[in-house]
Amino acid sequence: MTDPLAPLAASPDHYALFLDIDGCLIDLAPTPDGIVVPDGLPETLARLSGRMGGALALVTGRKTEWVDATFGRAFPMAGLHGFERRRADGSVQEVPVPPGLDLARDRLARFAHEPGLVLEDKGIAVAVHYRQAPARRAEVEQAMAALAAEIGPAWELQSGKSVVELRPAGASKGAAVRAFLQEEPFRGRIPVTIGDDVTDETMFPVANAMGGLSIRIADPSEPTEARAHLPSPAALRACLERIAAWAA
Ligand SMILES: O=P(O)(O)OC[C@H]1O[C@H](O[C@H]2O[C@H](CO)[C@@H](O)[C@H](O)[C@H]2O)[C@H](O)[C@@H](O)[C@@H]1O
Ligand SMILES: [Mg+2]
Repeated sequence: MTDPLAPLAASPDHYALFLDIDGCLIDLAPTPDGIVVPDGLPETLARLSGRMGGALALVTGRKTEWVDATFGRAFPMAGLHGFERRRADGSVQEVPVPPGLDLARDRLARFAHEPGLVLEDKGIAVAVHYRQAPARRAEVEQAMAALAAEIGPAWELQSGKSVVELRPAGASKGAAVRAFLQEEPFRGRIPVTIGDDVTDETMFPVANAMGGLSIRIADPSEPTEARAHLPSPAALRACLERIAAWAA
């Protein structure tokens, strides 16, 4: 298999790396809390970040606190699909939360009691997962669409892998990557964006437009703006470990 990260491995000082988490760095699990962080992954990312002058950020649908606790480190990151952003210097981009969250929580707490559904409360976003009840997909999509219509245009739906989420409107992973690229230590570097899902599709054109690398962890037959593929999170981790090890 050709290594799509070979250019980064050859010149880590020239690149900025933006990594999705679920389904990309980490294998998918039946529930949001069921994931397993492979031994050594946070250390590999830290070594790689060091080799890249700190120009490595996590860009995820998860909330920042969850990522910090799960990885045991505070990487630069964009959480909640770009809504939260912590810069490399540790400062946080504050964004006002629109009204309506209590209403959404109240409605979904009752709805997600249905067997097989999992409610994930992310503080300023709420998600309903149906991975364990795939037959309920249409029901979940309808309930979330009705809630989005009720709560108003300051909120929007984000679909993902066996999940529908209600989150504040206006943010995207692509916008978060563009914002990082205005700042040290990302500024002036060539972006590398890696993800596995629809929400990551907003990052890929940013990299493509700047002569960077866009990589989707997926079957290559799936439609995507990404220009390269890797078959699995394990394959990505192996590439990252190789690059990080060269720094040792
Ligand atoms: O942007 P990401 O880092 O990929 O996060 C996307 C969502 O990931 C999580 O849900 C997904 O992974 C779960 C654990 O493997 C899986 O059970 C679920 O079906 C997936 O949709 C997370 O729970 C969400 O909050 C993220 O938005
Ligand atoms: Mg993902």
